[in-house]
Amino acid sequence: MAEIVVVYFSAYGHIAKMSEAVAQGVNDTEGCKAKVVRIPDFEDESLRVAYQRTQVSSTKINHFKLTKSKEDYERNEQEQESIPLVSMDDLRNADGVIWGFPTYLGSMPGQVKSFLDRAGQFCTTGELEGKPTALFTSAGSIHGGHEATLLSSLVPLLHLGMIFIGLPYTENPEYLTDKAIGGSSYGASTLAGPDGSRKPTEEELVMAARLGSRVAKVARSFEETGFIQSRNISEK
Ligand SMILES: Cc1cc2nc3c(=O)[nH]c(=O)nc-3n(C[C@H](O)[C@H](O)[C@H](O)COP(=O)(O)O)c2cc1C
Repeated sequence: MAEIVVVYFSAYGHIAKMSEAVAQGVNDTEGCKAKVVRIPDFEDESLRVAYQRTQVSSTKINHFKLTKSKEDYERNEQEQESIPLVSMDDLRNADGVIWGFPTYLGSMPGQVKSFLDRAGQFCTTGELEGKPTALFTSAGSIHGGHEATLLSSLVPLLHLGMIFIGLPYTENPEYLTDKAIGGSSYGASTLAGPDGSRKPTEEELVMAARLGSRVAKVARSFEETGFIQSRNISEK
């Protein structure tokens, strides 16, 4: 049985919803099961973006239509309480890892970078090397940096020696469209909308599920062929 860990961070629930679809895609793949875990927000509330944004002047909030409130954030936190927090062992024991997080300033949120920096210990042990990996994101705007976030987030995963899995055209006709939806060759994505009120669409969720299934199939075939064990660093 190949276990795929879906690690996500979500302040307002869009990525949490996409995680469910990714996990479904994994679980629908024979011989594979998903474990969904989340990266917590910073413990220090003064570092939490959701609390700072309420202090921005109302003129600017209107201009950018960033109307998600501290209450929205706290409600979302409560809804995710049943999802366990990620541990280093989750990564260590996984046969594949799929990462989901919102786009912040065209790249990954600090919460995720901070976790990945701590996972940097695996660069020296090689424990994540050869594991298939993939990414999904959410952005406020169609032009807000979906692809930039996915592409730049690939860099630390390559440092960890993981094998990156994309979302190919032939399996995903949905993103060959003039509609404003997420999805690209680099991974799944959704639009939260400028005010965060848009929900992931059926097409976006289907692509997220296919991403889960694709990573699961690769992990299972690696497991069957003994690929990971055969390149175990201690045996070199
Ligand atoms: C600090 C911060 C920076 C953001 N930067 C961007 C951005 O560069 N581009 C964009 O389209 N949306 C941006 N957004 C909107 C988020 O992408 C949006 O809130 C997120 O996709 C919602 O996902 P979630 O519900 O899982 O938290 C930003 C939001 C925050 C809080």
